Amino acid sequence: MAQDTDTDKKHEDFTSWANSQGVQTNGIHPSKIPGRGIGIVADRALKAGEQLAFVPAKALITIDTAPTWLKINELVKPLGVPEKDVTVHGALAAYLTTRVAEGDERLGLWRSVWPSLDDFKESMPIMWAEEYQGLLTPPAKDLLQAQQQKYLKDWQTWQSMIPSGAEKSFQYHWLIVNTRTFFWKHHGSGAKKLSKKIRRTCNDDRMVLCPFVDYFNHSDEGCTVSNTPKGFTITCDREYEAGEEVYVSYGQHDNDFLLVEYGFVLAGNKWDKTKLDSRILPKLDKKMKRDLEENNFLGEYFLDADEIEYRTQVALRRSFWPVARWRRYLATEDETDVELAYVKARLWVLLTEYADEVNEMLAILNKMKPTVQRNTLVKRWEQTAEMLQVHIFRNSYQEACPNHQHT
Ligand SMILES: C[S@@+](CC[C@H](N)C(=O)[O-])C[C@H]1O[C@@H](n2cnc3c(N)ncnc32)[C@H](O)[C@@H]1O
Repeated sequence: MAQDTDTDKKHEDFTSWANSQGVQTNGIHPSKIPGRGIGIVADRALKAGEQLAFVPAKALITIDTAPTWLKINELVKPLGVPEKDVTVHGALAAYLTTRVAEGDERLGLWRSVWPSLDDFKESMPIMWAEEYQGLLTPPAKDLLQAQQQKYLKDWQTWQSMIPSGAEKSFQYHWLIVNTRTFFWKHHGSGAKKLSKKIRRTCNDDRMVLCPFVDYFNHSDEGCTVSNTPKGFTITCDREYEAGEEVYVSYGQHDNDFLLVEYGFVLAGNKWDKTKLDSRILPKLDKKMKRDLEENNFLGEYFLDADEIEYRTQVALRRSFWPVARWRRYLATEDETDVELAYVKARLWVLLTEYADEVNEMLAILNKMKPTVQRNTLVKRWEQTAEMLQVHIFRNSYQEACPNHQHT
Protein backbone atom coordinates (compact mmCIF):
# COMPACT_ATOMS: atom_id res chain seq x y z
CA MET A 1 0.00 0.00 0.00
CA ALA A 2 2.79 2.35 1.01
CA GLN A 3 4.38 1.52 -2.32
CA ASP A 4 1.24 2.55 -4.23
CA THR A 5 1.17 5.86 -2.38
CA ASP A 6 4.83 6.35 -3.33
CA THR A 7 3.97 5.52 -6.92
CA ASP A 8 1.06 8.01 -6.94
CA LYS A 9 3.25 10.72 -5.41
CA LYS A 10 5.93 10.15 -8.05
CA HIS A 11 3.40 10.68 -10.83
CA GLU A 12 1.81 13.69 -9.13
CA ASP A 13 5.26 15.29 -8.76
CA PHE A 14 6.11 14.56 -12.38
CA THR A 15 2.74 15.93 -13.57
CA SER A 16 3.28 19.15 -11.56
CA TRP A 17 6.76 19.46 -13.06
CA ALA A 18 5.34 18.87 -16.56
CA ASN A 19 2.68 21.53 -15.90
CA SER A 20 5.48 23.93 -14.88
CA GLN A 21 7.06 23.27 -18.30
CA GLY A 22 3.84 24.40 -20.00
CA VAL A 23 2.22 20.97 -20.37
CA GLN A 24 -1.57 21.28 -20.07
CA THR A 25 -3.70 18.34 -18.99
CA ASN A 26 -7.48 18.20 -18.83
CA GLY A 27 -9.68 15.54 -17.21
CA ILE A 28 -7.00 12.82 -17.15
CA HIS A 29 -4.29 11.51 -14.84
CA PRO A 30 -1.61 8.80 -14.92
CA SER A 31 -2.41 5.59 -13.08
CA LYS A 32 -0.98 2.11 -12.61
CA ILE A 33 -2.74 -0.36 -14.96
CA PRO A 34 -2.21 -4.08 -14.35
CA GLY A 35 -0.14 -5.58 -17.17
CA ARG A 36 0.42 -2.24 -18.88
CA GLY A 37 2.70 -0.33 -16.47
CA ILE A 38 1.34 3.20 -16.20
CA GLY A 39 -1.43 4.49 -18.43
CA ILE A 40 -3.76 7.47 -18.66
CA VAL A 41 -7.18 7.33 -17.00
CA ALA A 42 -10.21 9.65 -17.23
CA ASP A 43 -10.82 11.74 -14.06
CA ARG A 44 -14.42 12.32 -15.14
CA ALA A 45 -16.70 11.58 -18.08
CA LEU A 46 -14.93 12.76 -21.23
CA LYS A 47 -16.53 13.86 -24.48
CA ALA A 48 -15.32 13.32 -28.05
CA GLY A 49 -13.43 16.36 -29.31
CA GLU A 50 -12.20 17.58 -25.91
CA GLN A 51 -8.54 18.58 -25.76
CA LEU A 52 -6.97 16.24 -23.18
CA ALA A 53 -3.35 17.37 -23.28
CA PHE A 54 -1.07 19.89 -24.90
CA VAL A 55 2.73 19.74 -24.79
CA PRO A 56 4.53 22.86 -26.02
CA ALA A 57 7.52 22.44 -28.34
CA LYS A 58 9.87 23.85 -25.70
CA ALA A 59 9.09 20.89 -23.38
CA LEU A 60 10.09 18.25 -25.96
CA ILE A 61 13.48 16.59 -26.19
CA THR A 62 14.25 16.66 -29.88
CA ILE A 63 17.20 16.51 -32.23
CA ASP A 64 17.15 20.29 -31.75
CA THR A 65 17.70 19.89 -28.01
CA ALA A 66 20.27 17.15 -28.26
CA PRO A 67 22.70 18.56 -30.82
CA THR A 68 23.08 21.89 -29.03
CA TRP A 69 24.66 19.88 -26.31
CA LEU A 70 26.14 17.07 -28.35
CA LYS A 71 27.42 19.46 -31.03
CA ILE A 72 26.83 16.78 -33.61
CA ASN A 73 28.33 18.92 -36.35
CA GLU A 74 31.69 19.03 -34.61
CA LEU A 75 31.52 15.52 -33.31
CA VAL A 76 30.45 13.44 -36.25
CA LYS A 77 33.77 13.81 -38.11
CA PRO A 78 35.97 12.77 -35.16
CA LEU A 79 33.58 9.86 -34.59
CA GLY A 80 34.72 8.64 -37.99
CA VAL A 81 31.21 7.47 -38.81
CA PRO A 82 29.59 8.23 -42.17
CA GLU A 83 27.00 10.94 -41.60
CA LYS A 84 24.29 8.79 -43.11
CA ASP A 85 24.78 6.33 -40.24
CA VAL A 86 24.02 8.93 -37.56
CA THR A 87 20.44 8.32 -36.48
CA VAL A 88 18.25 10.54 -34.33
CA HIS A 89 17.45 7.43 -32.30
CA GLY A 90 21.13 6.92 -31.44
CA ALA A 91 21.73 10.63 -30.83
CA LEU A 92 18.84 10.86 -28.36
CA ALA A 93 19.98 7.69 -26.55
CA ALA A 94 23.53 9.07 -26.27
CA TYR A 95 22.15 12.41 -25.07
CA LEU A 96 20.04 10.79 -22.34
CA THR A 97 22.84 8.44 -21.25
CA THR A 98 25.35 11.23 -20.84
CA ARG A 99 22.93 13.67 -19.20
CA VAL A 100 21.88 11.03 -16.71
CA ALA A 101 25.54 10.21 -15.93
CA GLU A 102 26.04 13.94 -15.25
CA GLY A 103 23.00 14.03 -12.94
CA ASP A 104 20.82 16.35 -15.05
CA GLU A 105 17.99 17.58 -12.82
CA ARG A 106 15.58 18.26 -15.65
CA LEU A 107 15.55 14.57 -16.47
CA GLY A 108 15.32 13.49 -12.82
CA LEU A 109 11.54 13.65 -12.31
CA TRP A 110 10.79 12.46 -15.81
CA ARG A 111 13.13 9.49 -15.47
CA SER A 112 11.58 8.52 -12.16
CA VAL A 113 8.34 7.63 -13.97
CA TRP A 114 9.94 5.64 -16.78
CA PRO A 115 10.01 1.83 -16.72
CA SER A 116 13.09 0.21 -15.20
CA LEU A 117 15.74 -1.88 -16.93
CA ASP A 118 14.16 -4.92 -15.24
CA ASP A 119 10.80 -4.04 -16.84
CA PHE A 120 12.51 -4.03 -20.25
CA LYS A 121 14.23 -7.33 -19.47
CA GLU A 122 10.79 -8.91 -19.11
CA SER A 123 8.93 -7.18 -21.90
CA MET A 124 11.37 -6.38 -24.73
CA PRO A 125 12.51 -9.39 -26.81
CA ILE A 126 15.84 -7.68 -27.53
CA MET A 127 16.60 -8.07 -23.80
CA TRP A 128 15.36 -11.67 -23.55
CA ALA A 129 17.57 -14.72 -23.08
CA GLU A 130 18.30 -16.53 -26.36
CA GLU A 131 16.10 -19.39 -25.16
CA TYR A 132 13.05 -17.11 -25.43
CA GLN A 133 14.22 -15.23 -28.54
CA GLY A 134 14.50 -18.58 -30.33
CA LEU A 135 10.82 -19.22 -29.61
CA LEU A 136 9.52 -16.05 -31.25
CA THR A 137 7.29 -16.44 -34.31
CA PRO A 138 9.27 -16.24 -37.61
CA PRO A 139 8.03 -12.69 -38.43
CA ALA A 140 8.94 -11.47 -34.94
CA LYS A 141 12.39 -13.07 -35.30
CA ASP A 142 12.97 -11.10 -38.52
CA LEU A 143 11.91 -7.87 -36.83
CA LEU A 144 14.15 -8.59 -33.86
CA GLN A 145 17.13 -9.23 -36.10
CA ALA A 146 16.63 -5.89 -37.85
CA GLN A 147 16.29 -4.13 -34.49
CA GLN A 148 19.47 -5.78 -33.16
CA GLN A 149 21.37 -4.54 -36.21
CA LYS A 150 20.00 -1.03 -35.75
CA TYR A 151 21.02 -1.04 -32.10
CA LEU A 152 24.52 -2.31 -32.88
CA LYS A 153 25.05 0.39 -35.49
CA ASP A 154 23.95 3.11 -33.07
CA TRP A 155 26.15 1.70 -30.32
CA GLN A 156 29.15 1.58 -32.66
CA THR A 157 28.49 5.19 -33.65
CA TRP A 158 28.14 6.58 -30.16
CA GLN A 159 30.20 4.36 -27.88
CA SER A 160 33.21 6.70 -27.84
CA MET A 161 30.89 9.44 -26.47
CA ILE A 162 29.49 7.31 -23.67
CA PRO A 163 31.16 7.29 -20.24
CA SER A 164 33.05 4.03 -19.77
CA GLY A 165 31.00 1.21 -18.30
CA ALA A 166 27.73 2.84 -19.41
CA GLU A 167 26.77 0.52 -22.27
CA LYS A 168 23.86 -0.88 -20.23
CA SER A 169 22.67 2.69 -19.65
CA PHE A 170 22.95 3.44 -23.40
CA GLN A 171 20.97 0.30 -24.17
CA TYR A 172 18.33 1.25 -21.59
CA HIS A 173 17.98 4.77 -23.02
CA TRP A 174 17.94 3.41 -26.58
CA LEU A 175 14.89 1.36 -25.52
CA ILE A 176 13.36 4.39 -23.82
CA VAL A 177 13.67 6.23 -27.14
CA ASN A 178 12.34 3.16 -29.00
CA THR A 179 9.23 2.81 -26.87
CA ARG A 180 8.45 6.40 -25.81
CA THR A 181 9.09 8.73 -28.74
CA PHE A 182 6.58 10.29 -31.08
CA PHE A 183 6.92 11.45 -34.67
CA TRP A 184 7.28 15.23 -34.98
CA LYS A 185 7.77 16.86 -38.32
CA HIS A 186 8.52 20.39 -37.15
CA HIS A 187 12.16 20.57 -36.24
CA GLY A 188 13.37 24.04 -35.50
CA SER A 189 16.50 26.06 -36.01
CA GLY A 190 18.67 23.52 -34.15
CA ALA A 191 18.03 20.98 -36.87
CA LYS A 192 18.82 23.57 -39.54
CA LYS A 193 22.30 23.86 -38.06
CA LEU A 194 22.87 20.21 -38.79
CA SER A 195 24.48 19.34 -42.05
CA LYS A 196 22.09 18.66 -44.91
CA LYS A 197 23.07 14.99 -44.92
CA ILE A 198 22.14 14.48 -41.30
CA ARG A 199 18.89 16.32 -41.79
CA ARG A 200 18.06 14.04 -44.68
CA THR A 201 18.48 11.01 -42.47
CA CYS A 202 16.47 12.78 -39.77
CA ASN A 203 13.52 12.69 -42.14
CA ASP A 204 13.39 8.96 -41.54
CA ASP A 205 13.34 9.13 -37.78
CA ARG A 206 11.98 12.41 -36.59
CA MET A 207 11.63 11.13 -33.09
CA VAL A 208 10.97 13.35 -30.08
CA LEU A 209 10.46 12.63 -26.40
CA CYS A 210 7.22 14.14 -25.25
CA PRO A 211 6.65 14.50 -21.48
CA PHE A 212 3.29 13.27 -20.17
CA VAL A 213 2.04 12.17 -23.60
CA ASP A 214 4.47 9.24 -23.22
CA TYR A 215 2.16 7.93 -20.49
CA PHE A 216 -0.53 6.99 -23.03
CA ASN A 217 -0.78 3.28 -23.80
CA HIS A 218 -1.62 1.98 -27.25
CA SER A 219 -4.83 0.63 -28.69
CA ASP A 220 -5.77 -0.12 -32.30
CA GLU A 221 -8.09 2.91 -32.08
CA GLY A 222 -7.41 5.89 -29.85
CA CYS A 223 -7.33 9.61 -29.26
CA THR A 224 -5.91 11.81 -31.99
CA VAL A 225 -2.29 12.90 -31.62
CA SER A 226 -1.64 15.96 -33.76
CA ASN A 227 1.47 18.07 -34.00
CA THR A 228 2.16 21.59 -35.19
CA PRO A 229 5.29 23.73 -34.77
CA LYS A 230 3.75 24.78 -31.42
CA GLY A 231 3.70 21.25 -29.98
CA PHE A 232 1.58 18.15 -29.49
CA THR A 233 -2.17 18.05 -28.87
CA ILE A 234 -4.15 15.00 -27.77
CA THR A 235 -7.84 15.15 -28.63
CA CYS A 236 -10.45 12.78 -27.22
CA ASP A 237 -11.74 10.35 -29.90
CA ARG A 238 -14.99 9.24 -28.18
CA GLU A 239 -16.86 9.33 -24.88
CA TYR A 240 -15.04 7.81 -21.89
CA GLU A 241 -16.45 7.08 -18.45
CA ALA A 242 -14.67 8.30 -15.31
CA GLY A 243 -11.97 5.74 -14.42
CA GLU A 244 -11.74 4.31 -17.95
CA GLU A 245 -8.28 4.01 -19.55
CA VAL A 246 -7.73 6.47 -22.41
CA TYR A 247 -5.50 5.34 -25.28
CA VAL A 248 -3.75 6.71 -28.31
CA SER A 249 -2.77 4.59 -31.31
CA TYR A 250 0.95 4.19 -32.09
CA GLY A 251 -0.01 3.17 -35.62
CA GLN A 252 -1.62 0.33 -37.58
CA HIS A 253 0.75 -2.28 -36.19
CA ASP A 254 0.37 -6.04 -36.08
CA ASN A 255 1.19 -7.89 -32.86
CA ASP A 256 4.60 -9.20 -34.00
CA PHE A 257 5.64 -5.58 -34.52
CA LEU A 258 4.13 -4.43 -31.21
CA LEU A 259 5.94 -7.23 -29.40
CA VAL A 260 9.38 -6.47 -30.81
CA GLU A 261 9.13 -2.68 -30.83
CA TYR A 262 7.05 -2.11 -27.67
CA GLY A 263 7.13 -5.34 -25.65
CA PHE A 264 3.44 -6.34 -25.65
CA VAL A 265 0.72 -7.93 -27.78
CA LEU A 266 -2.88 -6.67 -27.90
CA ALA A 267 -5.67 -9.14 -27.08
CA GLY A 268 -7.89 -7.77 -29.86
CA ASN A 269 -6.06 -5.98 -32.64
CA LYS A 270 -7.90 -5.10 -35.82
CA TRP A 271 -4.55 -4.54 -37.58
CA ASP A 272 -3.17 -7.94 -36.64
CA LYS A 273 -1.71 -10.14 -39.36
CA THR A 274 0.99 -12.76 -39.72
CA LYS A 275 3.75 -12.98 -42.28
CA LEU A 276 4.13 -16.22 -44.27
CA ASP A 277 7.57 -15.54 -45.75
CA SER A 278 9.20 -18.33 -43.73
CA ARG A 279 6.77 -20.77 -45.38
CA ILE A 280 6.56 -19.37 -48.93
CA LEU A 281 10.14 -18.26 -49.69
CA PRO A 282 11.62 -21.79 -49.32
CA LYS A 283 9.12 -23.00 -51.97
CA LEU A 284 10.48 -20.58 -54.57
CA ASP A 285 13.46 -21.41 -56.79
CA LYS A 286 15.87 -18.76 -58.11
CA LYS A 287 13.87 -18.09 -61.26
CA MET A 288 10.59 -17.77 -59.41
CA LYS A 289 12.20 -15.30 -57.00
CA ARG A 290 13.59 -13.30 -59.90
CA ASP A 291 10.17 -13.17 -61.61
CA LEU A 292 8.57 -12.00 -58.38
CA GLU A 293 11.29 -9.44 -57.74
CA GLU A 294 10.99 -8.01 -61.26
CA ASN A 295 7.30 -7.45 -60.57
CA ASN A 296 7.86 -6.10 -57.02
CA PHE A 297 6.29 -9.13 -55.40
CA LEU A 298 9.26 -10.66 -53.56
CA GLY A 299 8.66 -11.02 -49.82
CA GLU A 300 6.20 -9.50 -47.29
CA TYR A 301 3.51 -12.18 -47.65
CA PHE A 302 0.78 -11.55 -45.09
CA LEU A 303 -2.55 -12.95 -44.09
CA ASP A 304 -4.93 -11.52 -41.51
CA ALA A 305 -8.09 -12.89 -39.95
CA ASP A 306 -10.13 -11.88 -43.04
CA GLU A 307 -7.97 -12.22 -46.08
CA ILE A 308 -4.83 -13.49 -47.69
CA GLU A 309 -3.18 -10.43 -49.14
CA TYR A 310 -2.86 -10.13 -52.91
CA ARG A 311 0.95 -10.32 -52.98
CA THR A 312 0.72 -13.58 -51.01
CA GLN A 313 -1.72 -14.96 -53.59
CA VAL A 314 0.61 -13.89 -56.38
CA ALA A 315 3.69 -15.55 -54.83
CA LEU A 316 1.79 -18.71 -54.05
CA ARG A 317 0.67 -19.11 -57.67
CA ARG A 318 4.21 -18.50 -58.92
CA SER A 319 5.42 -21.34 -56.68
CA PHE A 320 3.58 -23.93 -58.78
CA TRP A 321 2.38 -22.34 -62.04
CA PRO A 322 4.51 -22.06 -65.20
CA VAL A 323 5.63 -18.49 -65.71
CA ALA A 324 3.37 -17.85 -68.75
CA ARG A 325 0.26 -18.94 -66.84
CA TRP A 326 1.32 -16.82 -63.87
CA ARG A 327 1.85 -13.74 -66.04
CA ARG A 328 -1.69 -14.14 -67.40
CA TYR A 329 -2.98 -14.24 -63.83
CA LEU A 330 -1.06 -11.04 -63.06
CA ALA A 331 -2.67 -9.35 -66.06
CA THR A 332 -6.26 -10.57 -65.65
CA GLU A 333 -6.61 -12.43 -62.31
CA ASP A 334 -8.77 -14.92 -64.23
CA GLU A 335 -8.66 -18.58 -63.25
CA THR A 336 -10.91 -21.55 -63.83
CA ASP A 337 -12.78 -23.33 -61.03
CA VAL A 338 -10.41 -26.26 -61.35
CA GLU A 339 -7.37 -24.00 -61.07
CA LEU A 340 -8.87 -22.24 -58.08
CA ALA A 341 -9.59 -25.55 -56.35
CA TYR A 342 -5.95 -26.52 -56.90
CA VAL A 343 -4.71 -23.17 -55.49
CA LYS A 344 -6.91 -23.70 -52.44
CA ALA A 345 -5.53 -27.18 -51.94
CA ARG A 346 -1.93 -25.91 -52.13
CA LEU A 347 -2.77 -23.11 -49.73
CA TRP A 348 -4.39 -25.59 -47.38
CA VAL A 349 -1.20 -27.68 -47.33
CA LEU A 350 1.00 -24.62 -46.74
CA LEU A 351 -1.14 -23.31 -43.89
CA THR A 352 -1.58 -26.75 -42.34
CA GLU A 353 2.21 -27.24 -42.31
CA TYR A 354 2.54 -23.86 -40.60
CA ALA A 355 -0.21 -24.78 -38.12
CA ASP A 356 1.76 -27.96 -37.29
CA GLU A 357 4.81 -25.80 -36.54
CA VAL A 358 2.64 -23.56 -34.33
CA ASN A 359 1.39 -26.61 -32.40
CA GLU A 360 4.96 -27.85 -31.91
CA MET A 361 6.02 -24.45 -30.55
CA LEU A 362 3.02 -24.32 -28.22
CA ALA A 363 3.83 -27.81 -26.95
CA ILE A 364 7.39 -26.67 -26.12
CA LEU A 365 6.14 -23.46 -24.48
CA ASN A 366 3.49 -25.25 -22.46
CA LYS A 367 6.19 -27.38 -20.85
CA MET A 368 8.12 -24.27 -19.74
CA LYS A 369 7.89 -22.42 -16.44
CA PRO A 370 5.18 -19.72 -16.76
CA THR A 371 7.26 -16.53 -16.91
CA VAL A 372 6.16 -13.20 -18.43
CA GLN A 373 8.23 -13.96 -21.55
CA ARG A 374 6.83 -17.47 -21.96
CA ASN A 375 3.24 -16.24 -21.45
CA THR A 376 3.69 -13.52 -24.07
CA LEU A 377 5.07 -16.09 -26.52
CA VAL A 378 2.12 -18.42 -25.90
CA LYS A 379 -0.31 -15.57 -26.62
CA ARG A 380 1.42 -14.68 -29.88
CA TRP A 381 1.59 -18.27 -31.16
CA GLU A 382 -2.07 -18.81 -30.22
CA GLN A 383 -3.06 -15.65 -32.11
CA THR A 384 -1.07 -16.90 -35.11
CA ALA A 385 -2.87 -20.26 -34.88
CA GLU A 386 -6.27 -18.53 -34.85
CA MET A 387 -5.48 -16.54 -38.00
CA LEU A 388 -4.25 -19.68 -39.76
CA GLN A 389 -7.29 -21.73 -38.72
CA VAL A 390 -9.72 -19.32 -40.41
CA HIS A 391 -7.99 -19.85 -43.74
CA ILE A 392 -7.34 -23.56 -43.25
CA PHE A 393 -11.10 -23.97 -42.86
CA ARG A 394 -11.90 -21.71 -45.82
CA ASN A 395 -9.52 -23.61 -48.07
CA SER A 396 -10.48 -27.05 -46.85
CA TYR A 397 -11.77 -29.67 -49.31
CA GLN A 398 -15.35 -29.21 -48.15
CA GLU A 399 -15.16 -25.44 -48.71
CA ALA A 400 -13.34 -25.73 -52.03
CA CYS A 401 -15.83 -28.34 -53.35
CA PRO A 402 -19.10 -27.55 -51.52
CA ASN A 403 -21.18 -29.69 -53.91
CA HIS A 404 -19.18 -32.82 -53.30
CA GLN A 405 -21.13 -35.28 -51.10
CA HIS A 406 -19.18 -37.47 -48.76
CA THR A 407 -20.54 -41.03 -48.67
C1 LIG B 1 4.73 5.25 -24.48
S1 LIG B 1 4.88 4.06 -23.21
C2 LIG B 1 3.32 4.12 -22.42
C3 LIG B 1 3.43 4.24 -20.91
C4 LIG B 1 3.94 3.01 -20.22
N1 LIG B 1 2.86 2.02 -20.04
C5 LIG B 1 4.55 3.29 -18.85
O1 LIG B 1 4.41 2.50 -17.95
O2 LIG B 1 5.23 4.31 -18.74
C6 LIG B 1 4.87 2.59 -24.18
C7 LIG B 1 4.99 1.31 -23.40
O3 LIG B 1 3.81 1.09 -22.65
C8 LIG B 1 3.44 -0.30 -22.67
N2 LIG B 1 2.16 -0.41 -23.39
C9 LIG B 1 1.60 0.49 -24.24
N3 LIG B 1 0.39 0.08 -24.64
C10 LIG B 1 0.19 -1.11 -24.09
C11 LIG B 1 -0.89 -2.05 -24.13
N4 LIG B 1 -1.99 -1.83 -24.84
N5 LIG B 1 -0.76 -3.20 -23.42
C12 LIG B 1 0.36 -3.45 -22.70
N6 LIG B 1 1.40 -2.59 -22.61
C13 LIG B 1 1.32 -1.44 -23.28
C14 LIG B 1 4.57 -1.02 -23.38
O4 LIG B 1 5.49 -1.44 -22.42
C15 LIG B 1 5.17 0.09 -24.24
O5 LIG B 1 6.53 -0.15 -24.55
